[in-house]
Amino acid sequence: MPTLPSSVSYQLPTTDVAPAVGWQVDPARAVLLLHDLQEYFLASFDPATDPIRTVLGNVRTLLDWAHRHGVPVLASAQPGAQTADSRGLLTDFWGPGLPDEPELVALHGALAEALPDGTVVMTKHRYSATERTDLLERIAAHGRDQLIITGVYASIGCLATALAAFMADVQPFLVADAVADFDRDDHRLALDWVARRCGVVVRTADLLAADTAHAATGVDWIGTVSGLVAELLGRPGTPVDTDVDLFELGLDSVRAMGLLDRIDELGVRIDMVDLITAPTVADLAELVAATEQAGASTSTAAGPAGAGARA
Ligand SMILES: C=C(O[C@H]1C=CC=C(C(=O)O)[C@@H]1O)C(=O)O
Repeated sequence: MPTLPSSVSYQLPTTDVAPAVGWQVDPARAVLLLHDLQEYFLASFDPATDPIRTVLGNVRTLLDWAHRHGVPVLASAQPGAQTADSRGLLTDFWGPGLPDEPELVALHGALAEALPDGTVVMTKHRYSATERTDLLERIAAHGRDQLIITGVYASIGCLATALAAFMADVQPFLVADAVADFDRDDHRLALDWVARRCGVVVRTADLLAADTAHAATGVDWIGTVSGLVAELLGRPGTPVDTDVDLFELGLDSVRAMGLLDRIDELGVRIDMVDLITAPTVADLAELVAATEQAGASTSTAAGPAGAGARA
């Protein structure tokens, strides 16, 4: 019988599979799903490393993105103390499932706190979050037909949900760096399969880049930079004091370069000199927003934007 892993730690994979279709996430058509992000399943992961450190930070970032764009959020969660009848063949594969322990059945604390008030948490009984739930009905009731999938496990419930959504004519988008699995191969398998057969694989930055492309909407750079800093400090999804010097918060030069890289991935290039002159989250967010609006780099380094400062 398979068992849930422990201390899972791997570098997040990407997929080399080219999108089979040209679907694009449209915030007006999409619903964001947090799939089974319960403490019971997250216990499989080493919280201080990837994948789960980045994944939880990205899910938190996507919750902010959804809030900015009015994208409905739904969550799924499996119940504790399932009966043999209710559980069916799952027992043969996975044993009795979640115990009757509320602290394990609960959604991950930092995410639960960040959920919009009134978020529906659907009770899930099989791999697919569409099975014996009203997920598809809720998507239709919102007048939407796209499902952005985050959570665990990528090649089990996330993949099954993507396939079921596809078969119900809902466009699934699997977020490569907002899902996690038992290991990198299984994670990659899910990305490749969805990209080939039923959906589109996106990255968190792709969704936020769409934000940048719609500068008129105004990107919540304080929320975004805070989320990135929390992630880099190893405490994804937790609040960051936006008025305290980043280096006092614990950001060392390596993490600072990581922050610059993540901001660069979101479409805005600044360099270490900028970071030193804008030492808090609030200052940096203001600088990034101004740089984005100007559509230019503030780099003081000669040559390619920021290259000298990052050498
Ligand atoms: C998180 C998931 O739960 C399944 C996978 C492993 C163990 C399970 C269980 O104990 O019931 C679930 O069937 C998923 O569907 O991706």
